[in-house]
Formats: sequence, structure tokens, C-alpha cells
Amino acid sequence: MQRSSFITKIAKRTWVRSYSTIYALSSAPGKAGVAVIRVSGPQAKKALTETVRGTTPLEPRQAYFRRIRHPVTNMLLDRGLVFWFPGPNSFTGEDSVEFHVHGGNAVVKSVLEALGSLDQFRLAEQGEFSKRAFDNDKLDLTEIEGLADLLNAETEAQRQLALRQAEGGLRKPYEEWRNKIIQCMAVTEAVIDFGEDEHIEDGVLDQVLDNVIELRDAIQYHLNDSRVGEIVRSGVRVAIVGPPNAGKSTLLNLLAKREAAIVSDTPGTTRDIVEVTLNLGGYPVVISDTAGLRKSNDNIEMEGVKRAMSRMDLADIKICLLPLTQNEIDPIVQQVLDPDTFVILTKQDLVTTPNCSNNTTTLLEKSILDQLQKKGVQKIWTLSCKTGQGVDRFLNDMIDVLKSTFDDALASPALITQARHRQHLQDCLVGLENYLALPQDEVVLGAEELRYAANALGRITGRVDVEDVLDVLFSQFCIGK
Ligand SMILES: Nc1nc2c(ncn2[C@@H]2O[C@H](COP(=O)(O)OP(=O)(O)OP(=O)(O)O)[C@@H](O)[C@H]2O)c(=O)[nH]1
Ligand SMILES: [Mg+2]
Repeated sequence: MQRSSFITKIAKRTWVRSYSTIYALSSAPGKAGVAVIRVSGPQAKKALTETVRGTTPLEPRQAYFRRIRHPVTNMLLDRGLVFWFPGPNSFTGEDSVEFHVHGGNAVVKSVLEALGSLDQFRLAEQGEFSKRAFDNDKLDLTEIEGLADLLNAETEAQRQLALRQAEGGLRKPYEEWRNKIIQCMAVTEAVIDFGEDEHIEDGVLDQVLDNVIELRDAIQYHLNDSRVGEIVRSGVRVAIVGPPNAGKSTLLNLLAKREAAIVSDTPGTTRDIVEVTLNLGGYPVVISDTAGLRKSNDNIEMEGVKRAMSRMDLADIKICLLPLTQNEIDPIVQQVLDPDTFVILTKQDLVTTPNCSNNTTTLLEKSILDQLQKKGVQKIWTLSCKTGQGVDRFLNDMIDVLKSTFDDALASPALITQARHRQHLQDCLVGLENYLALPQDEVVLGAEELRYAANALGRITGRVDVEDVLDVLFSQFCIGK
């Protein structure tokens, strides 16, 4: 550890010890069956002894049903469960207490007020319990990020991903890699200090070289993950594109089950991006409806087309909607078709009439299919948003696509979930590659490159100074977590 950061850590620890005792409602605010109030800090035990008086000492981590009284007035506030978690075996690593009381607003308010009357007790700030857990080395930065993601998880895939990270899925490999780099650094430093000495075994630098190659390969493999973790964390981005009046906004509304976008039979209705988040088979999907693609003299409409194009470039999946009522695909729409495009042939109800020969359908469809084939498009569905025909089949196929794309990758214990991780891993690789590019006798420069690589990994887990990340991270938490 660098000296300055070591001193910062010592200062931080001293500050940690002189913390005041914090308390907060940890369950969601509002009426509920049960409310959980948490207390953490050096005086936490007082929260018990002053409010739950005259009882035998409470065993750690056991639930006790007790009367809870105001420490000053002795007024009965509620009856509920109390828990005592002596540090360091608590979430924050400090002495902690929990009250599980009736979840009425007045009950919660009275208990919080009672705690506030105790000397050196104060209401917790946003994310302060988690920050204390981090300061006391109970959790590293990736675990805290996992915890924040777990609180925000909306779908099954997000829950699984976040839980694995909160349980150390990323911390373990990153710490292991960092320790290996530090070991290599130690050997290199020893060669710098005692290079001429007979105590240094021959071939130690060869061993370092082998280790660095192994580490570089492992990190490269880890980075080569098609961004599965990041995509699942923030949602699979799907863009719906196509000619004006194709029914793009109608499809979006159908999937969202609400009138998210304006629908009209005037071509060029949608100008801006309309975004809707869905849960498809446990996967979070962010679907964007876009302006119809066509050439126009209207500047506002052309701006819409520009936005549609750039949204399409950012998308993980591009869906092009083509109405079966037109047998020519406009050249501007043709441009966006490629073998990865999902194509929906829509308005099927307008070209198929019951008890009628469907030759017309076949001819229209055939003409479009020929044009799609030329573009190498393979995934094609036919449906009607008006009758709903074909919509379920399309949705089930989409879920299958998501499962086959992400399920295997998601089973991996360690997946990068944030751009921050990727950036630091790439920095680490630069250090390792630079080390490998040096002549073996350049030990001083080599040690410097290894230090750079180790620090890059340390920044992911928070083992080196990351104050800038901390403020952003803890502000995502609610008060009481
Ligand atoms: N019959 C029939 N009409 C449809 C279908 N889907 C959409 N429509 C109608 O087609 C018209 C255009 O629909 P929109 O959803 O606004 O089309 P859009 O692609 O968003 O159009 P722009 O925003 O102008 O690019 C509306 O009158 C819809 O009711 C369908 O499957 N069958
Ligand atoms: Mg529209």
C-alpha cells in the first residue's frame, strides 16, 4: 500500500471509531405490518438498555419480544422484537441493534424520536450503514454495488446477477489477481534491492513472467464477455425502426400494455424516442419506439430520423417493422437491414380475409421476403397488432432469444456489471502488457508497471483511494441501508 493511502486508511479508521451512533427506518416508509429500525455505532447498546429496561442481558443475534419505552418519559411506545448484534459480527461491523415494531407511521415516528433523545445518537444519512460496512472492511466496493443493484433489481435475471455480486462474485477473483500481482511486485522489488546478492534464487523473474502471462490471459478472457453483465444490469436495449405508419408505436403500446406513444394514421407521427421498460421472461428490456425512416424536407422530422438511427446503433437488438400492405421496402429502410435484424411483417389482418383466396397475401409477402433474403435477414415474424394474431409467438421467440443469448453467460460466477469495472480491468491489462514488453533486466520499470496494474484492480474493489466513486455509489442507497 502506498504510504499516503495507508495514512488515509489509518485516519479513516480513527474517524470510524469516533463515529456517532446512527439510526434509521430501514424498511420502506408508509403503513406496513412490520417496520425495521436499525441502530449502529459505538453507543448502539444504549438503544436497548435505555428503551428495553429491566430485562436480563440479551444474547447476540436472538430475537426477544419486549416492551419498548421512551428513555426519558418511560412512556410505552410499542411491543416488538429486538435484536442485539455486537460488532464486528454485524452488517456494519459496529455494535448494532434492530427493532422490529408495528409498521404504523406514529409507532415508527415515536421510536425514532425516542432514539433521537439519546446522547450522541443521530439520524443516518443516505447509504450510511453500507458506507460504514465498507469503511470497516465488511464489504468491498463491488459487493456494495451488488447490494445497490439488488435493491434496484426489477427482474429475475437482475436479481441473480446482483446477488452473486453482493456475495463476492467479483471481489474474490479481483482480490486473487491483485494479490498475485503484488507477489510479483514483491519479487521484482527484491531483485531491485538484492539483485547481486546470492540469496536471490536464479529464475525468479522467469516465474514472475509466467505469472504475469497467466494473469493477462485470465483478465483478457474475463473482459471478452460480450457485455452480458452490463446488458442485464441496465436492460437489453431494443430499438423498433421502420417506415412511417408501419405500426411501430402501436406495437410499443401493445407490449407496454398502455398508451405510451401517440398512434395515428398520419405518417411521421412519432418524432422523438419513446422508451418503455419491460420484463420479458425475467430479463429487463428497454424498448425504444422511433421516428419512421424516410427522406423529408421537414427539419424536425429529419432530426427524428437522425435520433432513430443513433438509437438503433446503440441497441443490442434491432427490430424492423414492415407493413404487409407495402410490397416495396424504401431504400432508407433497406439500409438498416442486416443479417442480425429482427423483422416483423405487420398489419397481417389487412392482407388476409377469411374465406377468401390468400393469393394476394402470398404475392405481397413473397415480394418482401425476396428483398429480405437479399439482405441476409433470417429472423422474420408475421403478426397483426390489431387482432393480436402472432404477437404471443413473437414474444415467446424473443424470450427464447434472450435465454439462449444470456442464460449460459449469466451462470458465470463473475460478470462485469459496470463500465467502471471494465475501464479499470483494461488499465490493469495495459500495466501487464507493458511489463511483458520490457526487457527482463528493466526491473525498476517492471515494478512500476506491476504497481500500476495492481492499483487499477484495487480501484475496482476500493482497496486504493476511490473517494470520488464512494459519494456517487452511496447516494444510490436509501436512508437505512
Ligand atoms: N389494421 C391494422 N392497423 C394497424 C396495425 N398496426 C398499426 N395500425 C394502424 O396503423 C396506423 C399507424 O400506426 P402507428 O403505430 O402510429 O405507426 P408508426 O409506425 O408509429 O408511425 P410513425 O410514428 O408515423 O412512424 C394507425 O392508424 C394504427 O392504428 C395492424 O396490425 N393492423
Ligand atoms: Mg409512431
